Amino acid sequence: MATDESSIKQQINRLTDELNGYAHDYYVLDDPKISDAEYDQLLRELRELEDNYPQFKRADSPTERVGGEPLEQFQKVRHERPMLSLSNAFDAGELRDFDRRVREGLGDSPEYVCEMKIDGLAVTLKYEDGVFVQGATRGDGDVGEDITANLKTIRSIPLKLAAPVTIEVRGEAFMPKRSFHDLNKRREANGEQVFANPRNAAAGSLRQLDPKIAAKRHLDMFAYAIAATENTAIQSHEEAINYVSELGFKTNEEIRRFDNIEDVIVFCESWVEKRADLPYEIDGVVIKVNNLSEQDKLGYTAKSPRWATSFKFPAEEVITTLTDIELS
Ligand SMILES: NC(=O)c1cnc(OC2CCCC2)nc1N
Repeated sequence: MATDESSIKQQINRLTDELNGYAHDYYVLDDPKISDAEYDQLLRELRELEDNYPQFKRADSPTERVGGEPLEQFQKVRHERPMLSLSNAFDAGELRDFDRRVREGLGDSPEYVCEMKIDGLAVTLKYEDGVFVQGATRGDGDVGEDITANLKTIRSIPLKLAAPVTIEVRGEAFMPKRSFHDLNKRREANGEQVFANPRNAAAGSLRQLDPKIAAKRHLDMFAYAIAATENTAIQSHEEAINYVSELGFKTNEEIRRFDNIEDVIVFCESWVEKRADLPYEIDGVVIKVNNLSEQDKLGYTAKSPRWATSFKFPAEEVITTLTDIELS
């Protein structure tokens, strides 16, 4: 390879790594290191080099995020590990019932981890040797739809991991409240129907066959579980979350460990009010047994793990006047 070609390849690699680093700071760590203008300038430089030397463009290039042509349809994807649903608890008593069943099953009192129940869409992300190869919706838990092109437009989903590992990560794709508000304002101005809530808006965005539309919806994603990994050193849910964070995924910071259900109840009830201050919608708190071997010991019902449940918040106060009922 002529020296100028090898220096072009080095320049493309350097710019790709530099831009991916800045994107990680901005979208995953929420800690931007350069201005949008500086980022856009570097992106223009990279795009120009890639246009002239396509053979050196990398699979994880930021220019690869907004894919090609719209799809005709979504392909089906069978999940090797089913995407389970969470059981629900609607009050403190039901959380105590869950804790009693867990303690009976373990013959011991476990450590719990509590995390936000993001109100979005469950997705699964497959990486081979560290490269994002496929993303899919939950579907019916066994078969979902391949929405890889749309998921690539979510900036907090890494196209290449910090280590060349083969792993499948589960998470919740969602639309932040700010993006939801701005989108509905735009739709209203265009005389289009507005979305009822951020969850519907996220679902509608990920169901778009044209990735360019999905890219404009400013979706985000929190990783919350590992479906498959070669890393046998992980022994707890907390360690799993730290591991995927180190690999480059965005994880939710409101995660707490408790050694008793009464403290879990206080934590869950504290979020009924506090959730209004979060920049994304949550519809509850997810409670998981932290230790993975204890999870295995408890196992699963037909559709849900016995080692997890969700404390669901009371539905937002919707004052339905009599006339509404008569009209409906
Ligand atoms: N919406 C969420 O934020 C969320 C959903 N699911 C899970 O865990 C799965 C893994 C085991 C069964 C449920 N965790 C979450 N945080």
